[in-house]
Amino acid sequence: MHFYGTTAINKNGHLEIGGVDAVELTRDFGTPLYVYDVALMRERARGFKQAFEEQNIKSQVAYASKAFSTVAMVQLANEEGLSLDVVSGGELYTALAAGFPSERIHFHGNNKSREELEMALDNGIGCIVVDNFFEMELLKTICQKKNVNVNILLRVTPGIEAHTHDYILTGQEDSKFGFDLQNGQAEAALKTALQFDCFDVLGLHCHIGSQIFETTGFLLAAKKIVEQMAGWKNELGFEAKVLNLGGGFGIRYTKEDEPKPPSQYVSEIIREVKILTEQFALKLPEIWIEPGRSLVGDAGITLYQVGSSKEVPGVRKYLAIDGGMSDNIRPALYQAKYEAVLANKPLARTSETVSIAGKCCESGDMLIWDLPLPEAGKEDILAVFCTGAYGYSMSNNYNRLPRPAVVFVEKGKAILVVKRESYEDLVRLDLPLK
Ligand SMILES: Cc1ncc(COP(=O)(O)O)c(C=O)c1O
Ligand SMILES: N[C@@H](CCCC[NH3+])C(=O)O
Repeated sequence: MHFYGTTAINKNGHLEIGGVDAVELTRDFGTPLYVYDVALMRERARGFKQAFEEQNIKSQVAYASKAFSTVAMVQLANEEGLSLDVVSGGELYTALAAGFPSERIHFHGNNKSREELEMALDNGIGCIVVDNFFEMELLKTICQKKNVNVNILLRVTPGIEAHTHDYILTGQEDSKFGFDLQNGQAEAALKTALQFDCFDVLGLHCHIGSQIFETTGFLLAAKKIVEQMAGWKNELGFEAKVLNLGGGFGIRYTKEDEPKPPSQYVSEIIREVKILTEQFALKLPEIWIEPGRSLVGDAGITLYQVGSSKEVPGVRKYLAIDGGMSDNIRPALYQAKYEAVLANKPLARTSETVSIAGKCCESGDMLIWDLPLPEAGKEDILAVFCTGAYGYSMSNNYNRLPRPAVVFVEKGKAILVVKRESYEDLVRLDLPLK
């Protein structure tokens, strides 16, 4: 059994998170329930920031809010002095509604609409990460019409195949994101951007993928980009002030995963960028990163009520819980693996191997295959670890299941940060036939 952050076993023999009894949480807030360990999220944020501060490197650690965006989460990111990466009008709206300082917001996305770009400019956001020529033209036209300037980064694709699931790879040449670094596209984009007075080109951005354990991919990406930067300094007189190496730092979901501590990714990146910039006689740029999963992933636990079971003799036992792919689509989408215990008796001896089924009408709605558990029934609460990233944010209403509530726990207190959806919420936007 592996516990994350403040997770422990309390005097009742129950799982405890942030000093709060997990079983009591389910009584107070119902199930399924997303629970976040606030102390662990703060620790992760500080870990990334300190790694830069210790080496006196100008930096921004932008929380990739796609991992988990709610008003309270954005406020926590602000309290911890993070910047914020948003990828849509909705994430931007959430950030603004949370009072996040707009100058520390970075706007991403491969198909930002005119309305989204206007919203970003009207709110004076910190920078726009320009992804493609279509967007550059659109942004230029809007800036000229509004007579405003904007900071931009150019998103480049360095042609790197990081070692992760195909669906979460983004740095390879055949990708929908960014300007290709290797075939002259990025250079053409830079030349175009430099022609327009309304753009202040701060530098370059790349993101090679997600749930990556090795540092090699990040270092290789840095190398490819800095080499280009050296060429562009000589040819175009352009020197990047910012090098943003994206997010993607892996976390431990199961014992098969062996991530490095966040500070190690950062210190290796800093070391490499320093060596490379010295080698090419470039000024050391600010180094920005955009962690999502590694800031919130292991701080999240989902609590479910155990329900029905089915035995397929000689094959397996299915144990169903009251949620599934509607609150965590990752197993169905990426064959993602999770660990879990019974929150009301985490220390009980495991006596059988069961497969945890969701309640959606899909055979693929399986949360965990072959999980060793004590005998479990309808009194039991299943706690699935490490569900903080891309769980709530990718949740949906499939089968018209209401989305679960979200609570933050810290120092023995629980606060509700997202209410449970009701059946009324489900039909709120529906209109009758007549
Ligand atoms: C551009 C960009 N930045 C940051 C992230 C955050 O990635 P992760 O949650 O793996 O840190 C993503 C998602 O993969 C992304 O696409
Ligand atoms: N949603 C993905 C990661 C993709 C991140 C966005 N670029 C996951 O759950 O692992």
